[in-house]
Amino acid sequence: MQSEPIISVKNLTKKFGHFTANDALTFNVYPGEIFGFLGANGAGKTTAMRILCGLSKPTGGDAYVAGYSVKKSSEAIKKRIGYMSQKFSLYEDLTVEENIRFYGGIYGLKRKDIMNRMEELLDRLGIQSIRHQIIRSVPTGWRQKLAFSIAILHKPVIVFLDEPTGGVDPAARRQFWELIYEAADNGITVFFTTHYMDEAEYCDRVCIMTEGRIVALDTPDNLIKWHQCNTIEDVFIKLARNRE
Ligand SMILES: Nc1ncnc2c1ncn2[C@@H]1O[C@H](COP(=O)(O)OP(=O)(O)OP(=O)(O)O)[C@@H](O)[C@H]1O
Repeated sequence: MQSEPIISVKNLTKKFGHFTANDALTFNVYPGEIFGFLGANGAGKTTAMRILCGLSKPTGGDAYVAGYSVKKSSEAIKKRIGYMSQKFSLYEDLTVEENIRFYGGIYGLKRKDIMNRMEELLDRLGIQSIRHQIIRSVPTGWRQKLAFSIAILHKPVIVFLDEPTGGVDPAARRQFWELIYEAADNGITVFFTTHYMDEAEYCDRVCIMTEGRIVALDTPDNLIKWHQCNTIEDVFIKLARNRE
């Protein structure tokens, strides 16, 4: 039997004036899943993710994240999730260590827990030697891994990643995916948006959006099989053509 969803989205709609950015989205995400949200620029991915993070309210429908309604309990949601934006959300003028301590404080962790988790994080990423370096001088690939590790410092049940792999080279992206798998193995649900079609194939399930609507949602293998394609990129192109 399938477990209870950790994210349950029902007819979620977001309008900006007369423009519909999210049109009656309905889907579930299950605990420990790596769930990819795929779509071209402007498809409505960030808009939906911001609502699921409790940062914006829907204009219709509702969604439950870790059991809490995005309409009624956004503060409870914020405490239970991690979030990493395209810009990695780190303070450029602070050192690696200062960023970890700062976010630990924001998450409400006790000083002792922050110190323990910081040492654990620096060891795991192998970056003890750059702990006093300011972020601006840290290479992008390291910054990205650090930002992700900080986003899960408080052990959230879900981590939301908004195009986290933009602007980094393929080797760094591969290392980053190892961190994502490790988090999922530890029971953290991973919800992320991407433009990179090859990354979609690393997900447990992929949701493809076009113009604010869900046009496909399944495992990468099933999507490829049912659409008689060789890759997710081919599926995406086929679905986009069908709408023209
Ligand atoms: N605050 C806003 N006011 C008006 N329109 C908005 C607002 N935020 C987003 N939009 C519009 O909603 C649509 C969806 O935007 P969104 O950022 O969710 O797309 P996306 O799929 O995340 O694209 P990208 O990959 O470029 O980030 C776009 O046409 C955008 O211009």
